[in-house]
Amino acid sequence: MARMYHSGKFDCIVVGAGHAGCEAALASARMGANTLILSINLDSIAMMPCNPSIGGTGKGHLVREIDALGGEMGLNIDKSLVQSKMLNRSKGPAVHSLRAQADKNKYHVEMKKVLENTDNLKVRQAEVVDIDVKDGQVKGVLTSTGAYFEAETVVLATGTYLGSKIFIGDAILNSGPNGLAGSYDLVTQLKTLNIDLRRFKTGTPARVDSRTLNYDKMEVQWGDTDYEPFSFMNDTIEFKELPCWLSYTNPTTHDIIIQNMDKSGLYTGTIEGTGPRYCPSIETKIERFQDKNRHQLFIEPEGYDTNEMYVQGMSTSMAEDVQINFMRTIPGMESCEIMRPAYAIEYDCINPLHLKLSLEFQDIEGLFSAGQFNGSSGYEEAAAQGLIAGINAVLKIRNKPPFILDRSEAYIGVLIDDLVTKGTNEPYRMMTSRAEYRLLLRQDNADLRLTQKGYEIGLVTEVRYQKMLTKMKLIDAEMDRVTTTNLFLDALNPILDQCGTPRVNQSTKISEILKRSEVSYEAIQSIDLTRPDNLPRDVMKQVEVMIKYEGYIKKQLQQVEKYKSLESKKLPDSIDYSQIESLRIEARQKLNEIRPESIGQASRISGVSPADVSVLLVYLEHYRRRATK
Ligand SMILES: Cc1cc2nc3c(=O)[nH]c(=O)nc-3n(C[C@H](O)[C@H](O)[C@H](O)COP(=O)(O)OP(=O)(O)OC[C@H]3O[C@@H](n4cnc5c(N)ncnc54)[C@H](O)[C@@H]3O)c2cc1C
Ligand SMILES: NC(=O)c1ccc[n+]([C@@H]2O[C@H](COP(=O)([O-])OP(=O)(O)OC[C@H]3O[C@@H](n4cnc5c(N)ncnc54)[C@H](O)[C@@H]3O)[C@@H](O)[C@H]2O)c1
Repeated sequence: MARMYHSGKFDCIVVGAGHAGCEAALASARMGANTLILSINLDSIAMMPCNPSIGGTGKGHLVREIDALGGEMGLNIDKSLVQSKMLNRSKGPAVHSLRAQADKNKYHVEMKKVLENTDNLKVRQAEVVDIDVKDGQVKGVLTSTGAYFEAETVVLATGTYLGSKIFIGDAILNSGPNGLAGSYDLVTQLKTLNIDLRRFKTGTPARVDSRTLNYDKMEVQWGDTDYEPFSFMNDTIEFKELPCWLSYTNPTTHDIIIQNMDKSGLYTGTIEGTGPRYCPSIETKIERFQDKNRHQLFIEPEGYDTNEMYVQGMSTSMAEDVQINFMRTIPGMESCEIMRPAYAIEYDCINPLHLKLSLEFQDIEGLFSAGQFNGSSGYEEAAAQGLIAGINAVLKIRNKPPFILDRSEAYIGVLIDDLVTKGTNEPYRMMTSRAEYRLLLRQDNADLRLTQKGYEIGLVTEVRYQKMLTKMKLIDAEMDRVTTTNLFLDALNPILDQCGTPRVNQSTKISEILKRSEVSYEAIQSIDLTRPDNLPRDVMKQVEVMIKYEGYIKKQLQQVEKYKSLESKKLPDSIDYSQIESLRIEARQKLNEIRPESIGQASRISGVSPADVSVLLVYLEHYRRRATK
């Protein structure tokens, strides 16, 4: 044990500089709190240990929301992308999701630069080995080199490093991701604080040398040409696009994998942790989908300055020689050389049921947590929680109410409510299907939904806020124009013919015409003579969606009203549910464990029935009457 020395006092200390830690520390420092971020290795700040990409289905929504609230992920990927694509364009606007391929190293370098140049933020390399808690209140952290830092609040964001073990066939290594040091001493200390830890696992594919691939045998995949930036602050972005490549596994690949199942950590029972259902390893895919004779693989560049290529879809914990053998059965990869082998990683994380919606621990005041440590999976999920934990750590110090987004306001709200209310038995991944009000929570309107809120808590800059207000004004003016302006019959009908939609027999409002699914804003441009010059693309997009989906949007807004009425019925923290005898025993136990903050949250707990909710409503009414007497 190193000799301890006192090394300063901070309002907020963030442990870990992954995607969660970076957002937490930036939010805290930008809100004016004296902040310290500690990480085992500063060369791995905002490292992407798996996919070289940000966004994707559901995840793109999170990035846009983080950006709208004044977070960094969107700005950072806009500085470091090599390709961009809006996924699901052929489907409705609720599920359009932006996804960008990243230059991994640039992403890390740019984020490190931002951290180093943020006022009120100190960046320091250190492994935290203990969290000092006295009388249920966090007091500080201790590092392996003996530095003791006093703190008002601490955010834990240790990702996949805590108690981490790596599996490559029968090779089992005590290591963090990517050959980096793991964090082991902290596990023991967290257990002494009665923090409920569990084992989860995830995996990553091999990286292969681009010079050893034959791209003539693969399909090239380019991104969008009319790409959209992730950040609402950027109207355009410049970058040199790099291609991705598509290839497929085949029956020979599958045979090799099946013959060597006994050399996969996953199937030999050496891996105990639970893996992410929605990102299965190749051996799991082959076992689970036996009727499929091929699986798609995207070969993606890891950046401009490297030959490393990421083989998306090939995550595995098979032995290294087996990995080489089955990869060489893939068209275009016959001579491939591995630069980094695939591996599975097992790590400790918490049961998020013991957190409040603010991401503060229920039983330890001032201790917050975010990211993979909370049982989620994914860079974007981590960043979203980091942002909220950082904000709430500062609000806590200032004795202000926590910043909580509900399920009708943001995917971030859905993510945190799911983790904290329902818990998770596997690494949790965001998907659009998890959001009830997804037509309202689109990735394109995240700024309109959230920037005002970010401004009110002091995170959004004046420039960002004014940009959003200008956009809002333009949208209002354009809505006004299209609902009051006619398109003339003679000019209109030829356009309707071209769009393959029935003619009209009188001049018709622009909004009426835009309601038709076949007609786009672009299609009527030549006859829309009062359209303002240089009307921004995102303004047209908002107006078009609001008009085309007006009926559905109205319906979802009505559902939200109902939802909000249950959310607004707050449950006092002091209730001892074990004393409410009309609740079923399971409900009493669950309510005491999760301590929901509203009737709405209580109703989403598994094991709390509609009858239990009625009991709670009656109880709440009595409680209120007693309190007002
Ligand atoms: C092999 C692998 C495959 C994955 N696959 C994917 C994928 O395909 N796509 C995806 O989106 N996600 C994937 N993930 C998960 C993804 O990496 C995480 O979800 C994301 O990085 C989590 O961010 P985080 O900030 O919570 O933690 P991390 O990015 O893991 O960062 C944790 C930080 O905490 C620091 N730290 C840990 N312990 C201590 C300590 N005691 N003291 C000081 N600092 C400490 C570390 O140094 C690090 O900076 C994968 C992860 C791994 C390792
Ligand atoms: N590997 C793991 O163990 C692990 C662990 C944690 C999280 N994850 C998650 O898994 C996700 C990866 O899952 P995914 O397979 O759905 O991929 P994705 O989210 O990166 O991509 C989604 C879809 O985009 C398309 N796509 C992917 N790459 C493309 C490319 N280069 N060009 C064109 N289209 C492309 C594909 O249709 C793909 O299914 C990550 O976003 C991550 O959050 C994986």
